Amino acid sequence: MNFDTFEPVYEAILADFGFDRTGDERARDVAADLATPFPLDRLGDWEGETVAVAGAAPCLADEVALARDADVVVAASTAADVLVDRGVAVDCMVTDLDKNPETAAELTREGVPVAAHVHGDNIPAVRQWLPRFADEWTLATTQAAPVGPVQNTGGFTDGDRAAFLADHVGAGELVFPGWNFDDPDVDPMKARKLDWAARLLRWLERRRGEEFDILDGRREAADAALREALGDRFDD
Ligand SMILES: Nc1ncnc2c1ncn2[C@@H]1O[C@H](COP(=O)(O)OP(=O)(O)OP(=O)(O)O)[C@@H](O)[C@H]1O
Ligand SMILES: Nc1nc2c(c(=O)[nH]1)N=C(CO)CN2
Repeated sequence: MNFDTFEPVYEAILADFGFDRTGDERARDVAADLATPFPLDRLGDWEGETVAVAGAAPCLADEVALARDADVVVAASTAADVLVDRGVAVDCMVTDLDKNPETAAELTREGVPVAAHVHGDNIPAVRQWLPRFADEWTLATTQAAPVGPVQNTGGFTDGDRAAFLADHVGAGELVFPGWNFDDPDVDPMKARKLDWAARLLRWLERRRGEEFDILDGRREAADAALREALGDRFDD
């Protein structure tokens, strides 16, 4: 996905959370000064492959086999630690640097690509951690308009951004270990972020003509929110 397509949903997210667009743009500009270009073929060839997009819900511990059996494993944030601890190799990590940046830095030093997301609320972490990542294996991402080496392939939370990235580079089937949209143990802010993750994945499955089973029971509500954000473009 490119930014023009993503922008109406980005605007709806900004409005819903009260996030400041200029903050996201400032973060992007900080990252543009720190990052180097990352051609997406450096991820490896995901074209047509089954990609496991691992979320960090507690159920991931029971669903490790779904990741182990996939061709490619993309881990969102702390899902990377859970998988590595269980002997599953991670092919890419997607993070906004807020929980386990040491894991991300270490992966880049081992030659594993990390998509490091920058936004208005993580600028100190961006300044602290990006310089400690191996440049060659760091893809800087933004949710605002892309600039220089900082790319935007769509998405908002670490997990749904991982799915949008996989889609962008031509992944075949997407499977989703470690996802629970009804997790009773998340705080209210996280629950709202997960609601957006569900809407974004619903948008992605519609565009791909695929069905993600983690969305069962959530499609109607997601469609209503997407219709509001996208207007006429909902049916594209
Ligand atoms: N029940 C869940 N709890 C947490 N994350 C979940 C859950 N279900 C799915 N996910 C996905 O796993 C991702 C990683 O979650 P984690 O809590 O490790 O990271 P995070 O840095 O807090 O994520 P984010 O900053 O994107 O909210 C989330 O971004 C989300 O997309
Ligand atoms: N401005 C801003 N952007 C975000 C934020 C956030 O807290 N603030 N959190 C995200 C995923 O957790 C993704 N994007």
